[in-house]
Amino acid sequence: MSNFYNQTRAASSLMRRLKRSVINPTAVSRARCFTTTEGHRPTLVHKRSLDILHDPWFNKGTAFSMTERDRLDLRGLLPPNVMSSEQQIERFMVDLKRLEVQARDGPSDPNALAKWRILNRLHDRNETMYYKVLIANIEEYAPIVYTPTVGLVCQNYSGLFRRPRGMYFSAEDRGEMMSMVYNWPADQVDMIVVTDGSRILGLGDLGVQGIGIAIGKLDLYVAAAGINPQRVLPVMIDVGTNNEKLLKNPLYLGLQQHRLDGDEYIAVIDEFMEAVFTRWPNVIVQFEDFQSKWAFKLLQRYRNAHRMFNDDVQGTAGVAIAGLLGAVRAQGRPMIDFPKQKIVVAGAGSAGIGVVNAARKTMARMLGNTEHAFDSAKSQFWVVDANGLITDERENIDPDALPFARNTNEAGRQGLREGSSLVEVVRQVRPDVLLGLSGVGGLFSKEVLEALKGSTSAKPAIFAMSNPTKNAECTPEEAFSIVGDNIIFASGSPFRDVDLGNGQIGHSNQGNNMYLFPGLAAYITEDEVLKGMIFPPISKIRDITKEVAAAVVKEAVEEDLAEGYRDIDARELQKICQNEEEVLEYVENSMWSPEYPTLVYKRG
Ligand SMILES: NC(=O)c1ccc[n+]([C@@H]2O[C@H](COP(=O)([O-])OP(=O)(O)OC[C@H]3O[C@@H](n4cnc5c(N)ncnc54)[C@H](O)[C@@H]3O)[C@@H](O)[C@H]2O)c1
Ligand SMILES: O=C(O)C[C@H](O)C(=O)O
Ligand SMILES: [Mg+2]
Repeated sequence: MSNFYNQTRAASSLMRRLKRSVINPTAVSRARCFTTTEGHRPTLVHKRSLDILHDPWFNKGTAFSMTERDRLDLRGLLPPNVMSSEQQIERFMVDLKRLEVQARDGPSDPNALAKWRILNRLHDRNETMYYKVLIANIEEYAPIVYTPTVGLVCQNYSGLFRRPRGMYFSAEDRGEMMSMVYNWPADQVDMIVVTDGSRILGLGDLGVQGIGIAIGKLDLYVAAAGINPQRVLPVMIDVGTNNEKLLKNPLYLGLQQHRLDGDEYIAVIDEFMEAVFTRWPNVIVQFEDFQSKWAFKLLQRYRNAHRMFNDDVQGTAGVAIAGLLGAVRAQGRPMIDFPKQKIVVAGAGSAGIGVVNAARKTMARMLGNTEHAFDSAKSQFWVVDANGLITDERENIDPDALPFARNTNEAGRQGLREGSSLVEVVRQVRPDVLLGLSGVGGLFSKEVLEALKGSTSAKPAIFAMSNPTKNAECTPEEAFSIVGDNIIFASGSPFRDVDLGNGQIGHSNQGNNMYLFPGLAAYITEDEVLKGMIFPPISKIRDITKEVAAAVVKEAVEEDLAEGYRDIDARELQKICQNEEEVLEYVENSMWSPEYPTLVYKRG
């Protein structure tokens, strides 16, 4: 079978598995004990007294009613005034805002790390209230629990660590993982985010401290996608670190040895996968921030056998495609013109190659899904890495980058050669889109941006997608001031919009794989797109999740892939899907929301 058909077959099999996993058992069929429809059903707990107050899953603090205090042996263990959850949050926010002003932590946002500490302490005490605060203030606190502050948290994790969260599997645990998974208290886990800490954002190898990124991603699963926090599990696989500073730091919390490699490394990951899928056969495992060398290999190794995906390869691709299609619309052209876009990508790692692979497939699909279309689509991309433009003359070329290596003769006709610099490539190609996934802050220098002024596009797009903030390839101010007002700008970490004067705003979109859904491209209205907005604001993220989940349910039902979940079988789902409103309502009711359930004690 031809390469093209193999690839499309692989893509549709991925879609099938992802749809299945979305229908059963994730977002749309989420933990029903906390849903709005079943919110009144009491939750059984097997503990009482101080044990309840010390359990963040069940603790309500001052919000325990008097009857509950009696029922759970809490009378006298709390101050007498029973608070509503709104009052609790008000009290917390007063404290948070006061401490924000006094704290002095880092150079860019002096309060960021202090805010993280305060929120993290709440997370440790009372999960329901933590997520209530996060959801109500997602725009303000996503940059604290997630990128960019999470980067700072990971860099300082050995000092910040107080209470453990998630699970740690280390090279020392070989042979033990199958029993270790039973140390986790939850019988149902739907979502695992796992990292080996080898490439955390653009910050490199942070070893065991990388657990922060898995925790941050799962916070968004709960706050933005309505996943039940009792069913998520952040995981760190510690196979050592090659970060010499950490190896020399006596206070470092991880294994102080160099990373395992080769078969030894694979054996650890294999054992982990076997263990988690044995205990939780329906779990989805998201691989996060693995160095590229392993990101692709592990994806190939597990993708057909397990419910897993790599966020940096596949999630980034999904969100970049949404942005690229949005950029076409912003040029006032129909999306179907996407295959004509000339795209220069800086960075050929897991993210860059993930994006060009998916963009190529999208173009091919738009051109009729033939082998010829797939073949010709690759000529729309110019990939530049640390050694310059990648051509077929490149020695020891990475097999994942090989399909995108430019033909040397043809590059020569364009005035380019193996290793041409980014500025030369931008000058010669005059691209519609300049996309950065290099991890190199400031890579889109004045010279590069000046060169982009020669773009043949009416509205060139600049995607400075590297994280965290200081690793962005350029800032929106630099982009708008150098290239001009008529551009599209998106970045991986959040930046403020730019005031262009004359009442005009230069929109700074956040293009981050937290959105993950290609369905986004259609979510933005024509008006918004023409104003330069290609990604929705994060404040709408729960709403987007709902819309996308509903679309996935409908598609899965149409393709006869939906299995149903718990009390809703496939036939009932089919009925629900006949009515647009009903399917949205079904999804909304299935999302977890942070409301305190009534607790009833039952002997364990
Ligand atoms: N916005 C998002 O949603 C998102 C998603 C995934 C990754 N990222 C970011 O993308 C970056 C890269 O991630 P990755 O997993 O691909 O990393 P990686 O280390 O695997 O790849 C980095 C690539 O950049 C290239 N590079 C280095 N210096 C360069 C230079 N001067 N010019 C051009 N290319 C250069 C390297 O050769 C390599 O190909 C990170 O900063 C990460 O935070 C962002
Ligand atoms: O974590 C993020 O903010 C996005 C992405 O997964 C990354 O690795 O940078
Ligand atoms: Mg990542």
